[in-house]
Amino acid sequence: MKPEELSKKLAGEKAVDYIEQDMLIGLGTGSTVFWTMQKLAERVKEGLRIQAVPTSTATEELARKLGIPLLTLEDVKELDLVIDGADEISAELDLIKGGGGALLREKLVALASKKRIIVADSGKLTEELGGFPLPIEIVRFGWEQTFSRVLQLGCQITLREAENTPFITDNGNYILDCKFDGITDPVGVHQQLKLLPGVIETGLFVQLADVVVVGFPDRFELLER
Ligand SMILES: O=C[C@H](O)[C@H](O)[C@H](O)COP(=O)(O)O
Repeated sequence: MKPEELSKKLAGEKAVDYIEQDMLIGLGTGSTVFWTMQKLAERVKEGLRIQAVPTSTATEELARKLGIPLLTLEDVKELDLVIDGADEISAELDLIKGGGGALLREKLVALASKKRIIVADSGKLTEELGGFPLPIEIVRFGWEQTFSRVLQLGCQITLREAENTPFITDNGNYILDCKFDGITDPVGVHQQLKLLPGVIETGLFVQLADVVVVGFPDRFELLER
């Protein structure tokens, strides 16, 4: 296994230690949470009782395959914890998420959770957010108008594509990947974007991580807020 994958595996698996009997949990999306789910499925087979809200259809499908019991966000008032990945993590533990296009459901699940645990390889740590283009979810109707409005905030934008056609999220929307010249004020950037008609949600997760499990090829470190 490559060092980056080993790091993801270590971080992803470690986070399962936070899950206790009868918890209601959120399951994030991506290649690091993949490892969380593998380990969690082992624990479920050994007798751990949990129910999980998936943050994407991809996670839902994997959970079904692995035999992890599912429920929907509409079925619960609150989740005990969520385990999710990230594309960038600042020193303040603010995040950029949405590399896999799941940011809207991920944010809704994060906000419904009492504790938020992020799993990531050490390559995701950064001094300042913005090296990774910020994903924002927009409505398809009139998307070029929204594109132009976002452009005026001073970023370079790419409409995300998959196999040469626009990528469509689980919610039926488009994603704009917005490259800013560093994001020093994540709250300000998030608020400016949210004011624009057509923008549904941004991949900026500010103060939404309680613990970050950082994986290295041979160890993990815990960062806490
Ligand atoms: O939309 C996708 C999510 O925000 C992922 O959690 C994020 O992209 C990190 O994924 P990975 O663990 O594959 O790097």
